[in-house]
Amino acid sequence: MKGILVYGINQIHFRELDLDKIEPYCEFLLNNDIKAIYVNGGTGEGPSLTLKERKDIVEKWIEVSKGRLKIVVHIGGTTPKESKELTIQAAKAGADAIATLPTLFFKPQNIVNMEDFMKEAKKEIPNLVGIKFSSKDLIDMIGVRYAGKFNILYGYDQQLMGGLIMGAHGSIGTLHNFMPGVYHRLIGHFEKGDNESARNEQIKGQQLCRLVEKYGKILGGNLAAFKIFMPLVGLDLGPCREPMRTLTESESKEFVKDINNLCFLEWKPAKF
Ligand SMILES: CC(=O)N[C@@H]([C@@H](O)[C@H](O)[C@H](O)CO)[C@@H](O)CC(=O)C(=O)O
Repeated sequence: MKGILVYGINQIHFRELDLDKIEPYCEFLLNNDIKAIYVNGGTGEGPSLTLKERKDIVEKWIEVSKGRLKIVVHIGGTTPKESKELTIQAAKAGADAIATLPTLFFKPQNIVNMEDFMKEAKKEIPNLVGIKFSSKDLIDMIGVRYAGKFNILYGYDQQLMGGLIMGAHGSIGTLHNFMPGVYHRLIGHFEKGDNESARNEQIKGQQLCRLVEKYGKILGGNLAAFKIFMPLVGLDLGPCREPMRTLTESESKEFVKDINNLCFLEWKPAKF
């Protein structure tokens, strides 16, 4: 898979699950040239949802995307039995792929790096096709690239350029939800060998992340901060799931100032 895959940020932010928000979200991604979505992702979405919510979300995405977006379903969690159930459901519902975090509590002690892991895992899982690589350790990542024919989606938006140079095929990230244009252009420039222009896009991701961290601290987590950018690009995905919260009126004013200082609204156009 090449290009951009969006880390779905809607679910955790529904105070109560609102499946009706998924259709406009899907159309929004398609309008912004996004080709795939990671549903119920690892760092917050999946683990915060009930089993039934996760299943309902998957079904809804498959129904509304009508084959126009690739759907990758995260099935990891704390209970292997539930992961199995989610895998079967994803397959039956027509998902394109599944992905999983390793077990969260009983961590394997003998895994040194992802290169070794992928080689070993491939022996056990013949249809293992790739990895979402969200570490800064690009030395390990290039090892994965040359360990086999694995598809690598790089998951550290702030240094996607580094990821691409070291062998990632595409990108998975949260920022792609509200600055797809920046990342489309970054990849486009990179593919043409124009590193200077690619860097000029990359710095925007880095600057944006500094704001995410600022508001993440205030709102109870980066996932809550990601949410507040969506109305700025024309898609309001509703209030956050507790204990995270959304902006107060005075915080909103400060946020608007920060956004204007960053020229975020000028970064919006999607097409390269
Ligand atoms: C740790 C984390 O949340 N990483 C994000 C990034 O997109 C991240 O939000 C971004 O680099 C800003 O820090 C994605 O890689 C998440 C993701 O795909 C996942 O956890 O499944």
